Amino acid sequence: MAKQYDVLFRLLLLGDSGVGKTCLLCRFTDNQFHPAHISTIGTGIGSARRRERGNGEPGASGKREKRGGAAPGKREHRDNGEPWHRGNREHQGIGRSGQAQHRGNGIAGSHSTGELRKRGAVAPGNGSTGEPGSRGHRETGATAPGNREAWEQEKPGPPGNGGVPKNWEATGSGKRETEQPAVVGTGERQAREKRGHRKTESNGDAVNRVDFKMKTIEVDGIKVRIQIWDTAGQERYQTITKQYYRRAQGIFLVYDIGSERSYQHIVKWASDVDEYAPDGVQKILIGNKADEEHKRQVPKEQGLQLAREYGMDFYETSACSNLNIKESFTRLTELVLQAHRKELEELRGPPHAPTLARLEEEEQQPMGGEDTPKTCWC
Ligand SMILES: Nc1nc2c(ncn2[C@@H]2O[C@H](COP(=O)(O)OP(=O)(O)OP(=O)(O)O)[C@@H](O)[C@H]2O)c(=O)[nH]1
Repeated sequence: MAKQYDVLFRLLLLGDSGVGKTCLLCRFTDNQFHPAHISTIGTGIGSARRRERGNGEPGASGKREKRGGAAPGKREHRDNGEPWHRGNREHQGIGRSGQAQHRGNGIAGSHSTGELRKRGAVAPGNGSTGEPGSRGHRETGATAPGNREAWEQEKPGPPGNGGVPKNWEATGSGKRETEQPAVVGTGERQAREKRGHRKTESNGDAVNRVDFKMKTIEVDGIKVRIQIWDTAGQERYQTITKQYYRRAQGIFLVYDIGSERSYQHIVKWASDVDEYAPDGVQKILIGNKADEEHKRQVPKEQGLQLAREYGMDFYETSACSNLNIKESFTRLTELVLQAHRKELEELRGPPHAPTLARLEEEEQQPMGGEDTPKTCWC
């Protein structure tokens, strides 16, 4: 079977809660935008889905509401400051099947999360701003594990265990890909929950604070499979998400241009990255929600300045209007490729070096349990 990608590596999205990390990811992988803020709090094996009533701060009401629809690992907020939260949204509770029923006013965000998942509320726009970007790269598909099997195969294993993959992995035949874009970490249990069969609260499992999605893009003739991890921005989960830093080759530090606070916090996120991420991890600074110029608190120049101080590239993006999404993800991919050029050359290089084909063969060999990492060069 023809290989579908040459290398695989991991990117991580970091930043305060609500800056739009999940939306950036969904825009990049599925070209979708979800107007509701559903906080990332868990994925995989069990997850909490807690609808917040109040003004956007998690835990504002303290009430939990059973419902069948929130995306795995996300907590939905009603944030009164956001245009799509305005209006007369009325929740009717849970129907017999366990599915949440809403009576909304047609504004995006008032439909059930089943629909939320399927519908992109905003059509993709033209993202070009002339900022540094891609150079004719080709995307070869946006996929994510959509079932338990895929999840088990793709997940790198819990932090700190023996099955943690190393930073640079040989990739296989690509047979593990699914062609259906899906919300990451959606295992059988999540699917059942989605259909309203059951409802689980957070199991407190430290592993379940991060979601990921996969996408393959082609950069300089190399098919790169990117595993992009979306972390929970909420303070309470940061100890957990730090455990993921060390497995990342590239990191997006994201703030919201309409939130000075989220911008200030970049310093803290960057210092965490210095402390916990591997040396040589590539970083890009992202000022998201650039479509909301009227809410801007952080001038673009300020973002550029910070990026310069840290030696990072900088993009203002909008997951909503699809501004600089592909460009920024491609750029980080390029940076990671450049940083690992040596390993890459070995892969493609002299006859004595391991060839991709050989590595793929080796990969077929049983190496242990399900979470056993694939062949790595780092
Ligand atoms: N206008 C606008 N809104 C956005 C954009 N990106 C995200 N949002 C909105 O910002 C809110 C938060 O987005 P999320 O992607 O859930 O934020 P997050 O950073 O993943 O938050 P946590 O999961 O809590 O860490 C949602 O209501 C989104 O619709 C954007 O580019 N423009």
